[in-house]
Amino acid sequence: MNMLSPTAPLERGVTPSPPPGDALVRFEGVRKVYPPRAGNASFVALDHIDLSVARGSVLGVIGRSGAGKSTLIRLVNGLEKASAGRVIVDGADITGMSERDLRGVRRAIGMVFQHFNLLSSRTAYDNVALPLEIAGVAAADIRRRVEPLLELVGLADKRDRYPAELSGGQKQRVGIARALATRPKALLSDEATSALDPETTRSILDLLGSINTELGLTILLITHEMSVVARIARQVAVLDAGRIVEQGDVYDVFTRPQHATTRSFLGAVSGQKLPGWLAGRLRAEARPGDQTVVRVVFRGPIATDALVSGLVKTHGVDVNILSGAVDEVAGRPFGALVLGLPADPATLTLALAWFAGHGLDAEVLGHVG
Ligand SMILES: Nc1ncnc2c1ncn2[C@@H]1O[C@H](COP(=O)(O)OP(=O)(O)OP(=O)(O)O)[C@@H](O)[C@H]1O
Repeated sequence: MNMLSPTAPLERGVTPSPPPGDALVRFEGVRKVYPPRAGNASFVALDHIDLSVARGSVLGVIGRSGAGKSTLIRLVNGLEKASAGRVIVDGADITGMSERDLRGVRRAIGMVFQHFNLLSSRTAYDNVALPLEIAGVAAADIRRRVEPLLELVGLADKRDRYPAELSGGQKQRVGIARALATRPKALLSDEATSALDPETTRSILDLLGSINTELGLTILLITHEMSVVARIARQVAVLDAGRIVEQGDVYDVFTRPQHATTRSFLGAVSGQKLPGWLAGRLRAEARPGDQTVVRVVFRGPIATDALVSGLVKTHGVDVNILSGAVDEVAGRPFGALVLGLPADPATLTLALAWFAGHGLDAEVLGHVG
């Protein structure tokens, strides 16, 4: 196995894109069954999992509570064993590996936790140094390793602070520096931002993003938040009741969701979830005087005002904006407008043709009075 040693030099610079099929972590037909316990039946936590995390990539796994996210991540560092199928890490099948060999695998995989898991009796510096002490690295080498890491995460001035003296975001920065101490090839992030406020979340995700690009580190992150995946990942897998129901490029999956679970995560951003007042009044059949409700999805930059006013001016179509949301997914704008249009077939045909002519997907959702 080609694992990095804890004393390997820090490699900087943008890593070239991995060749196709060059996965650092690969799940092949993985099933995980927890055995029966305390009167409960056995439980299938994961099934039919086929998933590849390409070297140098950021893959987000999104799922609701109980979907199997933690189980999935624990299979990568051998804290859980697959009941069937194979988990391949850096070319080695870890499914039947001995505890001794698994220790080598774990050194090549850094882990960042939701609740940071720092030792309260150790300073920031000593927390980051801990995995190196355990690996038997000499004190001088530890210093040479830890100081640039504290610098990298923006905590050089907090090296002697104890966890109780640090904010949540700062604690997570220590957690990230500690995860990087053994020069891992992959970083597993288990809801790393779930305990943080939105602004701190963004700064931690940006830090992880720059670690990915600058150090070429492969990141597998699990989350229940669509915004986390949208901000940092390029690939996504949607986990639902132990199965991957959808996976692929983040922008493609989020802008053209195929599965109901994916749609529910996207919520208001994609216009998939209508405002309550509208959803409750929507009906399939038009009544006299109704408006037809149309969702227009746009991918990429678009001047929504110009679009609507163009339709009004060119075709004299009366347009009512009912709701709208614009966001950014994988660095590209994405959003939806929900419009009310006259419920007259000729006008509607004209409007739908107008949207299609502008490269926009438009879908009739129903009618509202
Ligand atoms: N050791 C275990 N024994 C039996 N069942 C387990 C065990 N660990 C997890 N499970 C069950 O497996 C399912 C998946 O759990 P897992 O922790 O992987 O989900 P999760 O998506 O990470 O959820 P959360 O977001 O709430 O942490 C759950 O129904 C859980 O109860």
